[in-house]
Amino acid sequence: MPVRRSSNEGSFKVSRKPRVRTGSSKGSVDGVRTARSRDSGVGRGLRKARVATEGSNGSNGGVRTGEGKKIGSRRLQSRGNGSDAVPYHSEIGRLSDVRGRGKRDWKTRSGNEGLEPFVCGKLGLKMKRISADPRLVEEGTFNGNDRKLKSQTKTNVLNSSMDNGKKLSRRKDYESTDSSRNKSVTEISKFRGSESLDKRGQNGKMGRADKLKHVRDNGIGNVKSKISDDRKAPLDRQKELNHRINAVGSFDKRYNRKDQKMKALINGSSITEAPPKKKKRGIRIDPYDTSNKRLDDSASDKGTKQVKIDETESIGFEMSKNAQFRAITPSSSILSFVQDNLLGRRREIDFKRAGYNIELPAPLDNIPFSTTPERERIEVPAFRNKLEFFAAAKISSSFPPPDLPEIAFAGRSNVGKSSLLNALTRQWGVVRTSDKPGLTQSINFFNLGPKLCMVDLPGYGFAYAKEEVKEAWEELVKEYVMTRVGLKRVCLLIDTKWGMKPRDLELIDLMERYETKYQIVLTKTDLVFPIDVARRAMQIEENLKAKKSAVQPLMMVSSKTGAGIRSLRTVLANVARFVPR
Ligand SMILES: Nc1nc2c(ncn2[C@@H]2O[C@H](COP(=O)(O)OP(=O)(O)OP(=O)(O)O)[C@@H](O)[C@H]2O)c(=O)[nH]1
Ligand SMILES: [Mg+2]
Repeated sequence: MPVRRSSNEGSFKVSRKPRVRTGSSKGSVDGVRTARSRDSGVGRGLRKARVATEGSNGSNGGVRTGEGKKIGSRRLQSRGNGSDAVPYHSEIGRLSDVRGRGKRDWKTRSGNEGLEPFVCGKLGLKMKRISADPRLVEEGTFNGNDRKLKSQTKTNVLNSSMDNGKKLSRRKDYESTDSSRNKSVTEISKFRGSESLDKRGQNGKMGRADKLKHVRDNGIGNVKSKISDDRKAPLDRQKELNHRINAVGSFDKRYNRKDQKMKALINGSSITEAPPKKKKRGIRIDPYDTSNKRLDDSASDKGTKQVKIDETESIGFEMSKNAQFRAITPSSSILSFVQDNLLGRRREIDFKRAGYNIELPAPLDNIPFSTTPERERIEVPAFRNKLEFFAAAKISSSFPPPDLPEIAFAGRSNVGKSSLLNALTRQWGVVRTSDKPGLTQSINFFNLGPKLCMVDLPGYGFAYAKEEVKEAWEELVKEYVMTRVGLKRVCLLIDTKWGMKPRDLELIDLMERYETKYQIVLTKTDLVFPIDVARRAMQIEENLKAKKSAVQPLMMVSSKTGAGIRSLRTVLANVARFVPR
């Protein structure tokens, strides 16, 4: 195989894509040789390598090529002491057949004095482009990569083999080059490890310059040990554990069971751990509540419970308000009323079965499957009239003249006063409502036809407003119910879920004193179970027994489902009818 070597004594530099391949041509002595096999060498992925040698001196500095062909025009720069420029294609062009493997290559160094200074000088800049394994370089292998030339090299190798009549030995050659390639790849990977360390050079680790120096002085094999030294943690495992335990010991808060275990492991002792305590969750059983009692409660259970109840009674156990409420046993007449009017929380299927169109707002207020317009659904003529706002008052002097009989809606904030007005008249949106307590902040007067006036009062109790403002509302309401001449009925709304509160009782006392007629209306019945609706009704009726101004019966409604709305309409229409003019 013809091999050419650099003839110039000086240095030379090859710019642009030398397409250098490494090889393992036998018989090559010094410098970089070309390969007969494309597999040999390293730096397969190398592209655009700039190869330059400096101070090539004869046998060492020469670059040998295989049967490389001229690849385009290449520029060759001469460097060094008076050396002549060597045409690229004549020297390096032949390198084009020398192919290596690997993405990165090592720079040539030892064994090629001519290449060393320049390559080392350019190492930082051209690391990706030039590669050569020092050992391979010593053997005369030059690395490079050019995929375009793969086939070319293949052909060259084949041709050369065929030419020499050594077809059968070709495989052998490949194998030998493979092994050398593998070796070189291992070496490179070692060096790559050090490359990555290079970036950490500033942190007291091996810098690039140091690394190169180290390679020069000790060879590649020692780089690994140097690197591993650098990578070593300052504390070994034992020291680290001790250190951690000491640190933990100094901070009681951080001294947890995990660290205790670790310490015991180190000391070889065993920990006597107390089993973690399980937090017991106590369930308070309401002895008077039979509503939610499970059917499968055993008889033996009953016995033990009975004993417990007796015990609590004997020590004078005071029942909570909730327990008292649950202890109420509603009468059968109230229960059947609640059941018949579909009051309380119901499933949609129940409404459907009862024949109501649940697609419509307040379906229980409808005539089942009626198609008549909204206001025509109302059977009570007084409530078919249009609801019209006509006055608002924040102080008593702003009250309009009491020309018409008035029905007022009072109660805590958010109890559903404004919603009930809309539901009664089936004119949704005329009175503004909100889920935020405290929307209605003045006394609002509405005309319902020529004969009746509806009054929406501000709420009392909790509301999103300043204390003084809320006090002002309360005073205004009290003044209204005490002094208003045309006031024929106050609907005192009570939330079915929460029942009567002290402020409700305060207002009741006031109306009792001023003989203002009032009627209790339980609202939002759709939010509680039917049995609780009945209980609440029983409880309130019991409280109102001695009240003279309270009008019976107690009403139960839901503005959402429309339950009880028709009944309330009928009652209130009678108020308007029997008002003496
Ligand atoms: N589920 C259910 N919600 C209701 C019912 N009545 C009213 N609400 C809701 O309760 C909230 C308060 O209703 P409002 O009519 O604004 O109450 P309010 O008493 O006028 O409140 P203030 O004007 O703040 O005093 C609104 O979100 C209503 O939708 C009801 O019967 N059932
Ligand atoms: Mg309101």
